[in-house]
Amino acid sequence: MTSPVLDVRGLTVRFRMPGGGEVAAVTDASFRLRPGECLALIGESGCGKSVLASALLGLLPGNAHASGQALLGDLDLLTADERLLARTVRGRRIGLVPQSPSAHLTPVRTVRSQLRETIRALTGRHGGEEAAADRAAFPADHLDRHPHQLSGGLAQRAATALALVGDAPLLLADEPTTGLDRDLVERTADELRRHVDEGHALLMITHDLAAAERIADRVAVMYAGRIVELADARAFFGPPGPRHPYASALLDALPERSFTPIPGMPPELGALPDGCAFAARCPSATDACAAVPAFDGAVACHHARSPRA
Ligand SMILES: Nc1ncnc2c1ncn2[C@@H]1O[C@H](COP(=O)(O)OP(=O)(O)OP(=O)(O)O)[C@@H](O)[C@H]1O
Repeated sequence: MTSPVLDVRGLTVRFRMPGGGEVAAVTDASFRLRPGECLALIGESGCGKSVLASALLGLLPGNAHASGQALLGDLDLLTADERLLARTVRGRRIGLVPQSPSAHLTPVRTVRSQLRETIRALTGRHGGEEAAADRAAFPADHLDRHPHQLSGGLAQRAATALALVGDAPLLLADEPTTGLDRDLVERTADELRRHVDEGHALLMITHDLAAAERIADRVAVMYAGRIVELADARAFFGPPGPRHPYASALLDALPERSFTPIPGMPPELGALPDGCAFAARCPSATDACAAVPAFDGAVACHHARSPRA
């Protein structure tokens, strides 16, 4: 088997709060990502997805403390110093497809000029804007436009083109389909998939389950800062379907499924209950759930559905 591009082991992030409290944003997350593979990290708002991404990019704020390991080849992203991350990792070894392309693009410069500068900075080459645009299916006849002259879809492609310039083996996409209409969601997802098929590894953070189903090989479900299920996407979207009651409830909440909202709210990460954080909302909860369920590599639940059911 090919070695992973990214190997995350026991990643934990805590925020220290002014009053002395602590926010448990990410707890003991472990997963691997191989070349040519897309892992979708899904879960409700506030469950720690973006914090996990910031930890991988070395962009956590000053009140954060990260522990565990996040190996990109031999480099541990959690202990690498900022100079190294800025010079050799961001853009070169990790390409970031941003959440809000129009905010990420420089408003006063054309797409061509932004591509030209990025190509020069990352590869030392001059020119090549057309080829770089083409890799993200950005039309050459729009290269001289400014970001505000682009549709949402073309802005997303321009941002993706910038993310691909460094030919980074790992692409990290944080909510790449947020705010796009369904048609554009599908096109963006298909384009990202194309880059995966070309050999990139893609970590896609999303609460868009339809986009995840369209593009992902595997799915990691986060709840209250923990990965509670890690599954093959085809099995997850079923049949047989998810094994964790929270993951089942997430799918059941979709309009195209039973459209049943999950009762209650996720817990505050600054005041997590003892035991399983989902127990208060879980139809399967019993006394056993007073203890935090261990993650066995596939699921963390005392009442997980059996894999063959
Ligand atoms: N600088 C910070 N200080 C303290 N807490 C923070 C800080 N940044 C984020 N958090 C907390 O970490 C938790 C996880 O946030 P995160 O943004 O990762 O969630 P998310 O799953 O990405 O949500 P969304 O889908 O809305 O982006 C939240 O409870 C948030 O309030």
